[in-house]
Amino acid sequence: MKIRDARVIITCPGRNFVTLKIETDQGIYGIGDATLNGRELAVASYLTDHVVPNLIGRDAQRIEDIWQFLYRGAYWRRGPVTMSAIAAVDTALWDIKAKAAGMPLYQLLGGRSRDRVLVYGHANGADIEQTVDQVGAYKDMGYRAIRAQSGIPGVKGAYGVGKGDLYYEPADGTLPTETLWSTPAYLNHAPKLFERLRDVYGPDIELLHDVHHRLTPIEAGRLGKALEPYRLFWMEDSTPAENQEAFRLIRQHTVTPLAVGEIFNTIWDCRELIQNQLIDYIRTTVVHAGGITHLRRIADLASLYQVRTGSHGATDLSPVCMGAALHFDSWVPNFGIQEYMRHTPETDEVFPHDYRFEDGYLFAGEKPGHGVDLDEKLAAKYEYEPKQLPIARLADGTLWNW
Ligand SMILES: O=C(O)C(=O)C[C@H](O)[C@H](O)CO
Repeated sequence: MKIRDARVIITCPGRNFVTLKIETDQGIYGIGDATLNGRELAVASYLTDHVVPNLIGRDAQRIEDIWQFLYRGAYWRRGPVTMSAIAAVDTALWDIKAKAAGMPLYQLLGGRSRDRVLVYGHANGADIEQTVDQVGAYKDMGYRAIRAQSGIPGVKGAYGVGKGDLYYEPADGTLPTETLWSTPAYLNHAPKLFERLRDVYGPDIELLHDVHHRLTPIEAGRLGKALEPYRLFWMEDSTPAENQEAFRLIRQHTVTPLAVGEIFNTIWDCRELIQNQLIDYIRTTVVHAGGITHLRRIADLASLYQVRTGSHGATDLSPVCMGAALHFDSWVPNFGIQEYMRHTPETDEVFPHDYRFEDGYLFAGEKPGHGVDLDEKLAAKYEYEPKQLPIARLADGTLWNW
């Protein structure tokens, strides 16, 4: 089965998505997500200018060899642009292989390890009471696990504060919006949010929190310790993880479970964290970490150290990524949780899919492939809109981690 054509399709049904469509000479096609929020066109060009010409005429069934060709063969390895492009090819090829076999993708991976996939949703509020209400709204929708973020008094645009609707989207300006950050104000505020949430909702609901890389290791240790009475499912991205060794310091100070990895691209970004058991959940995704082929390697390494998966699933990952992720989650033995930020109805219409949400779980569908398609005619109606993620500065003007 030869690759006859491959094309990049960019669409913006409320937000930008980049999709690779690979067609074979046997009429079977596959699609893969290549969206990199705020840097979409870099991946589109990498694919169109450098990857696609190398795909034409290749055997679509040789997924591993094509992965190695794109990774090793390029000489320049790793990085979000390269790995998102490789992921798109890999996801599309797994889609094709599963369609050719007439099976849902999870079957090719080894079959189901579970019937349903536990997901967590996002409750964001301008202040603690609004977040409490939002958590209630998510509970009412059936969620069993909820990430909670709240605005901080005196800190304009603190991370995770949406515009009051279900479809939180941080990329909001053609140039980056400037937000303010204050670590002392945050460290005073965050434990109060979770104290209140446990008071209102009791001990059973799973609560998660995203620090979004804002703290130093010792500050993260302090926060983890302060949150211990409220039994979080995890504390995420508490410090930037370029320095993997930093997590050893956090671990020495807290038993709050740690999650990291949504911006990682390869196994090398998480190797030390996993092998030294410095984290509990690895957040690498299909789209940003080299596709199913590479994500599987990361999960297998993690399983040796009782680290579980908790893949990124924000709205900037398209339904194509979500569909593939759900097949992966249905199979992966060391599954932990899947993030699920809902897409808008416009997005869902452009990407028809067979996964569904019920009672706090997502269910991968039974269609051959990963179960997600792209309505190209509809996609063409939504033109690309340049948007970037915000930045954060301290009160004195210092650029901080966003
Ligand atoms: O989903 C999360 O945990 C995020 O942190 C979402 C990110 O801000 C978003 O994906 C950036 O593009």
